[in-house]
Amino acid sequence: MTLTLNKIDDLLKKEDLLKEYVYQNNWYYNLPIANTEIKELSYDSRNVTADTLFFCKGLNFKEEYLEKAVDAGLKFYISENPYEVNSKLGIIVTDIRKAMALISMHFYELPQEKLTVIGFTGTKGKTTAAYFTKFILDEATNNKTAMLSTMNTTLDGVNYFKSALTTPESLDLYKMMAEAVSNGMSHLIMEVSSQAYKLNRVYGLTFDVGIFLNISPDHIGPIEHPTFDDYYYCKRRLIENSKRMVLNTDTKDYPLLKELTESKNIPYYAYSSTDKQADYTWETAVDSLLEFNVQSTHEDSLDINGRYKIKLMGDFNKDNALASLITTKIAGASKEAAEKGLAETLVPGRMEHLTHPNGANIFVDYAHNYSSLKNLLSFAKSAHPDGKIITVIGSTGDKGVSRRADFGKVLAELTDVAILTADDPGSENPKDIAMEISSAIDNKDIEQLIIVDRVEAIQKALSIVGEKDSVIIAGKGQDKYQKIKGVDTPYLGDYSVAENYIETLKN
Ligand SMILES: CC(=O)N[C@H]1[C@@H](OP(=O)(O)OP(=O)(O)OC[C@H]2O[C@@H](n3ccc(=O)[nH]c3=O)[C@H](O)[C@@H]2O)O[C@H](CO)[C@@H](O)[C@@H]1O[C@H](C)C(=O)N[C@@H](C)C(=O)N[C@H](CCC(=O)O)C(=O)O
Ligand SMILES: Nc1ncnc2c1ncn2[C@@H]1O[C@H](COP(=O)(O)OP(=O)(O)OP(=O)(O)O)[C@@H](O)[C@H]1O
Repeated sequence: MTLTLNKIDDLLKKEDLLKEYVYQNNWYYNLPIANTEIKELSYDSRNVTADTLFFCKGLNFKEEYLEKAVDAGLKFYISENPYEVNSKLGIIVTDIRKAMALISMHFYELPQEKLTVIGFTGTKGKTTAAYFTKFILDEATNNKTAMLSTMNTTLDGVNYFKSALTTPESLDLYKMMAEAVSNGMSHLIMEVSSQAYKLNRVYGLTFDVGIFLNISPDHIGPIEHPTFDDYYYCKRRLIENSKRMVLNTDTKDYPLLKELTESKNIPYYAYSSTDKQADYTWETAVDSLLEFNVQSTHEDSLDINGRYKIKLMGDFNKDNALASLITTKIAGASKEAAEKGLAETLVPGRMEHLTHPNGANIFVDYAHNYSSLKNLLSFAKSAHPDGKIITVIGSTGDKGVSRRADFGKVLAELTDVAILTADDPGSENPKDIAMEISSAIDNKDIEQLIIVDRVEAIQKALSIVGEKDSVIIAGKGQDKYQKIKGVDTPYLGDYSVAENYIETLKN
């Protein structure tokens, strides 16, 4: 794939992004050199050739990266600032991230137009709902569905690799989309993080279906959002960038979402677990915690009323399942594909279940903020009212600091035993983090233990659990590493640690 400088000039001028060109230390508005083909794009100076267009972007970008690349032969750079380097051409723009998105989508020949693109946003449930949707669309399209999720990415519908970010940089996004198209994919499911809008990773992309799952305070910190208002604002930009929306009426300040969607004339379906004003609601089947009935409040225009089965415990997963059901119907799946896909969906590290040799229930779940831990423990308490809840949990170092107090608050209310441990401590001392959680557990009846070694903490929980009790191992899901002092230190994963220990008990 290639793109000419003339085309780039045209694109940047149309979007009013071009400031000037730098050529032989002089500045120009019109392209000062002959039209040339750009053969590659990169935002990493370590990965450029002479004909690459190099994007100078990022908090930690240093001029020396560009200098080194130019010394090695790089001819073209694009940046918000002119640099005194000996390149052939500098393209100076008002917003490098918007320019990168725009140039990338055209370089990769607008792959989004050859795919049905589905975008999930929300504080919680993006990965789970993306997986439900993937399983349904796999049924409907015979595995022609690509997916970009926090954990895993697949561009051929079948083979997965680990994702670097929830929503990739625009350049990577369009490269991956183009690969999905060349692999014959018809649909693409994406998780759209608030950072994706804040950093213009999805600038100019229109989603065929956008889904707003929920919002709660999270991701506030130095490299994320300054305030909850900024976080919520970034998330809801998905609405104006979608052709159709699926909205959860239980979302905080739902009227705002509704007004925004209606004012932009975007058709939408609203769903809820409780609100009878929504287009669709669900309720748990009386005879099974893993089955639920979907009902339309007026016309069943999507033809989805009926009973569905899922494998994932927790009421929040019925919310996720209904959102996916509505989404896939909009995207053209049949009701049969939806029934089958929902019934088969498993998500690594989300509500994974094990049974202790004494019969106790063990859940491994990725809950790592206030609302997800609260939902998880509320579910465990209501599903096992006669037993104790033993919770193994830590909180990350260097970010999400407010989660420590939040966890203390939830544990005080909803657990019987709290085993506080390490969870990606980063540069901080995990014992200090555990002490911070502990000091926020304002309930003397809660038994507390601090066991910094996560493997030992899980083993301790499994060694004290009674037959009617439940163990909840929260926070890391299937993560196979602990972030410690800047190093991804290998870790077996919560599920495997629990599974191995159970095996030793059986022998
Ligand atoms: C705040 C943020 O989103 N930062 C992301 C962003 O960083 P950045 O653009 O500021 O770039 P940088 O890492 O400071 O580096 C500067 C630039 O120099 C370049 N470089 C570097 C070295 C060199 O020799 N030559 C060179 O050219 C780098 O390629 C880079 O382009 O772009 C980088 C990749 O280009 C990301 O790795 C980085 O993610 C950071 C690590 C991160 O943790 N981001 C989180 C907050 C995030 O985005 N999370 C959301 C999910 C949130 C949720 O759970 O909902 C996500 O979508 O993943
Ligand atoms: N709809 C929901 N509402 C509240 N909590 C949920 C919901 N769905 C899942 N959860 C909880 O949040 C955890 C993370 O779920 P999931 O990975 O699907 O969400 P996510 O939005 O991708 O999260 P993250 O942004 O943290 O990667 C689950 O393990 C579960 O505890």
